Amino acid sequence: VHVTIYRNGESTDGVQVEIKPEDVTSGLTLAQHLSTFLPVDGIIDGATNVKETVADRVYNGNGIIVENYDQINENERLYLVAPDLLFVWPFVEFGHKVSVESSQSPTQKPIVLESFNESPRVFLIHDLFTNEEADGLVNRILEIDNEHSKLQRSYVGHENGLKKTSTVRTSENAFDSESEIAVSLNKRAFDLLGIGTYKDDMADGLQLLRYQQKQAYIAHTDYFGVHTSPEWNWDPKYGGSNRFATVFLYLSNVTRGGQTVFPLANMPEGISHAQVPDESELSIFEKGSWEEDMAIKCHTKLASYPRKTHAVLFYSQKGNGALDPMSEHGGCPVLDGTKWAANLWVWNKRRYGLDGDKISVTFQNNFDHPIQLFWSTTFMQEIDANSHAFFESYDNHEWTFKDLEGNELLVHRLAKPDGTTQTITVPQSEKPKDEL
Ligand SMILES: O=C(O)CCC(=O)C(=O)O
Ligand SMILES: [Fe+2]
Repeated sequence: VHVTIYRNGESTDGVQVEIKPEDVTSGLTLAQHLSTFLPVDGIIDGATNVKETVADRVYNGNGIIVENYDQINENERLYLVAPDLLFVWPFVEFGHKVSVESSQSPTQKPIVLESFNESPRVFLIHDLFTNEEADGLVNRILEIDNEHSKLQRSYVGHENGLKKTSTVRTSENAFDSESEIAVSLNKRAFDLLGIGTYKDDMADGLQLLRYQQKQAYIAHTDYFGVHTSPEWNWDPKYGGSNRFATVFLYLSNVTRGGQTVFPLANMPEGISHAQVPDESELSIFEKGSWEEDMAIKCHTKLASYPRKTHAVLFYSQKGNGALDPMSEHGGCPVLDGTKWAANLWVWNKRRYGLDGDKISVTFQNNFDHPIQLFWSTTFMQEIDANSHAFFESYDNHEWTFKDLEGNELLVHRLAKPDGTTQTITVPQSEKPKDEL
């Protein structure tokens, strides 16, 4: 058979190849054979700086791994995927549609992916979930009145030990990792992505969002910067782990605004926007605010409009493992109405911050003077003389005590074998010998 082979996630630079039955003794031999015509752009080994060029899987255009000769059709497109990288859906062309079977489908209908944009890679998703499921998710969240899991203003980090509400993400959110619908949707997302069976440690759980009029989320990437923290390899190109793809669900209709905008790209040709908000509509925002600026971009740049039961899929990573800065996007200000939505984030491998790695730490200052506590290089708080501070941290995180002049008193790297609850004390007390 004659096929055109492409690198993972690509729709250009294809190479035409004739495949013979003896080339396909297994999926792996086919991948190795085809890599001689088209070396792949795989993961780089940080120690040797050597890049993997031989694929270990071949996918067809339906997102299925090719394992024998009879599976291959004349003139079809095949995609070479390098070891330790995940399949990325190719764009092919605007409006291209693929159906995906999911055992989890509530409608028994296949899920349909429709190509919307090549870079950033965005797909419109049809028949992923039902109207009833959308209502079910929203109603469940509204019923929760537990302080920690109820709907609340989005936070960014901590200040003086207090959670600090974000000024650039003004919506409210809550996580739902347990409900039947949330679990099923997580599994559906893996089926949709064609990355094999659902793995709990590669998903963040479902994050529900509510935006009321004026509320928005400024443009950002869903992946974390490669320097987010020193003890974790955040760079998938070098074998690390980070967010890979986002399946974004619209759980309500929105009267005006509330798009998901990708400000680094333009709308596909021939696709029109809703009317740009005029001065009177923009008057709900402070003059010169980021929300006002964004509301205009939302009606000129690449954007997906919220429609109940619709969803979009976009990728934070490319088929070669590189993080994709083009994936920058934001939640547009709602101009009229309320927007309900949900994030399903999928990581390329075991995600950061799992409970299994959590360590509760008491930092005890036994000096007669106050000290400063740093997480890596970030100042966290001052600890009074003969006092303590408490933090939730993770295996391998580094904490430093300094005096107020900035002199290091102790650098301590947490290790899971030392226990999930630990006390770190300065000055370090000498262990009595008979304790061993
Ligand atoms: O609300 C949207 O359309 C996008 C939200 C978003 O990007 C996020 O929550 O990470
Ligand atoms: Fe996002």
